Amino acid sequence: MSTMGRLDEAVRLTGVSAYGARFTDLVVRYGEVVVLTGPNGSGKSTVSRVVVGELTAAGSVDVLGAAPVMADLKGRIGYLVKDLETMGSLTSRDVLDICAAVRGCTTAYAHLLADRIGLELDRPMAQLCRGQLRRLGIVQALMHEPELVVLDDPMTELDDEARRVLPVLLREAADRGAAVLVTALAESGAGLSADRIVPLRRDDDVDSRSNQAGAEQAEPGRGLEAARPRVVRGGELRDGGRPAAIERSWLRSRFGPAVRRGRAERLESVADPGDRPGRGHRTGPARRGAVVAVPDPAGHHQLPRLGSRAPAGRRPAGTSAGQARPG
Ligand SMILES: Nc1ncnc2c1ncn2[C@@H]1O[C@H](COP(=O)(O)OP(=O)(O)OP(=O)(O)O)[C@@H](O)[C@H]1O
Repeated sequence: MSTMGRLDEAVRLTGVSAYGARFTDLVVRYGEVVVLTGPNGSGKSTVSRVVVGELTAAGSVDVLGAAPVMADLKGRIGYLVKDLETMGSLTSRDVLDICAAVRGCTTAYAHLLADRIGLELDRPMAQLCRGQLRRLGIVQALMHEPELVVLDDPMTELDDEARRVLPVLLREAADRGAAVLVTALAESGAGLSADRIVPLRRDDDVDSRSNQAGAEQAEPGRGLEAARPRVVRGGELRDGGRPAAIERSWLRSRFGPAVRRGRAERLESVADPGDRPGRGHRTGPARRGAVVAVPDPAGHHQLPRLGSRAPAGRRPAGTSAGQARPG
């Protein structure tokens, strides 16, 4: 059962258990950076997945005033999964275009973040090293200035320079009013300038019968990361599926129920290079099945703004999600 948390709390987990273990209760307030630390296998990813609604668990879970799986929280949460799947032919720029279109924001802040953290924008994902993929995951999680940022193990695979930049970006998100939850092994967590560090404990003696309803994958299309997509590696389809179907599946898995048939089809339009003057990248017949966001003739994305925003007063005046920031 879910009980409503206090107004200053973005996340409240109480008595949450999954996989036969009960985890430390957790509160994350707006405007703070909380780092959840613990050794391998302590449950950092499990707790992150519960928070974003990817995993249902026994216990009380309040996220942004709702049970995450039941609410369409897309657009209100920015989430970095630990193992980011790649879409071989898409570049980081393509992915950020898609994210911007689906979330109804511009890419201006995303590109600024990319520059600051050192993300290569124009390489196919299949060619990105793991540190670059991690950067892409971080940028897509922050670019729409969500109310809640959940980054699962972002420090792993980052080099020293990116490790210096990341805490600054997280602090900026919190100063803007976001609640920020980051998981890390204890040693890397120390570098994240947390307001609070919460050591994660798990009690493995939980009666497994009480967990039968918990620790299930969220129903496809309902949670943020509900449906695990089939994976494209190196530009090849691992299971031989059709590219468009796989990419639609990927879109749905990333953006949840908001990406319905009509919207996904618009995203899957194959643009002629002549349609997109001034863009340094393109998709076309040579990249069959690639997913692009298609702007209208005025250059505005047609997709509706999705998700609600942080309550008024949590953002500094003059800023809103998706607005470009001064350099
Ligand atoms: N799909 C699953 N099925 C059953 N048990 C699982 C599953 N996923 C995780 N677990 C259990 O939950 C425990 C916590 O895993 P989790 O990945 O959340 O830990 P972690 O702290 O993120 O680890 P790491 O630091 O290695 O990433 C695992 O040891 C495992 O026992």
